[in-house]
Amino acid sequence: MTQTSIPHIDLTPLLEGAGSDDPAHADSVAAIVDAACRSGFMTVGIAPGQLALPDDIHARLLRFFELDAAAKQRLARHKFEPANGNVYRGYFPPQNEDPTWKEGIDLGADVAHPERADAASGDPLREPTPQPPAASLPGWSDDVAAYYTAMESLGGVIAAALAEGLGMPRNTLMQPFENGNSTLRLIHYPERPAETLASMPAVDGQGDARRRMVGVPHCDNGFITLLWQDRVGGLQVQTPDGDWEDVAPRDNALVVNFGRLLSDWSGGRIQATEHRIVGGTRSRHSIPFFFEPAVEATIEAPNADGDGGYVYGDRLWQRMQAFVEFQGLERAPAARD
Ligand SMILES: O=C(O)CCC(=O)C(=O)O
Ligand SMILES: [Fe+2]
Repeated sequence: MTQTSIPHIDLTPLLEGAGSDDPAHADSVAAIVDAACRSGFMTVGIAPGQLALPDDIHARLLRFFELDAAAKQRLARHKFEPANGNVYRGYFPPQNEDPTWKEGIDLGADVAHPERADAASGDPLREPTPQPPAASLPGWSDDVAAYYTAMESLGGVIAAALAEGLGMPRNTLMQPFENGNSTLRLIHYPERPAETLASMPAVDGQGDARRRMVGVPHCDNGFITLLWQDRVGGLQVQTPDGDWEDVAPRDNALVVNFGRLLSDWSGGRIQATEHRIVGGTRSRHSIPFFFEPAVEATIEAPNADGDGGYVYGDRLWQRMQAFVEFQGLERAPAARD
């Protein structure tokens, strides 16, 4: 399959460039806006060292999956471990009954900014992230904090480029991210046992190369997703004519896509594009970072559903109910005056 609709954009002019007077800066901004408004997906090239992270940072984060099942289960969300109080953050085990047979952990802002958690509020969106004991994965929490912070800055660079390129007031887009509540998710799609594969229809490929759907089609809810995927591949994006196009893995790059709330914010100019994961016969890992505003941020969205504005956490919770991991959960939002 040839890749035609997902552009690759070098971010160097924005990460290291001379500023907005530099013609290369303007080119990158225009390319980002074009990608956001056409396909809703792009890959961005980031040279080693540009984010001040170790080259093996993704492998370091994925050490999480070396923990044994009992250690992971101790971090499980309430839905999967009723004795635990954490509802929004923490581990989710594979669920056999669903095509989305993956395990992972959702890590919140407190991994890098402890003051952003507020356990006393009773609001799941502000709960602290359960982490494994330091002795079981030495250095892991520091790596998580470093990666989280680097992705927050990268999200800010892309958001600023979008605001600039769309001619929208920079502060309208950037201010909600102060005190942001982004989610760093580590995902493992296990190799599936042959007996479960047998009952799953193949979406493409022949013989041993047949691929099944292991991540159901969806649009992301939030603002900007910064996704690292390993070399196995399997991420697909829906094209306007309804076909599915592979987003091929690339080294020194991240996949960037946009969520429904950003699409609302832009009055529908920015696309929140459907994507899915296919595979099943090989273990695969990915690390999305969902760059998101503060829970209490008011988002001005002139053309959004409803009254043209909303409180971010409220809208996020409402939209999350479509995802199997969150169905049936109650939210007790913090009291606001
Ligand atoms: O695993 C991937 O590559 C993408 C995961 C994804 O789309 C999501 O978690 O929203
Ligand atoms: Fe997604």
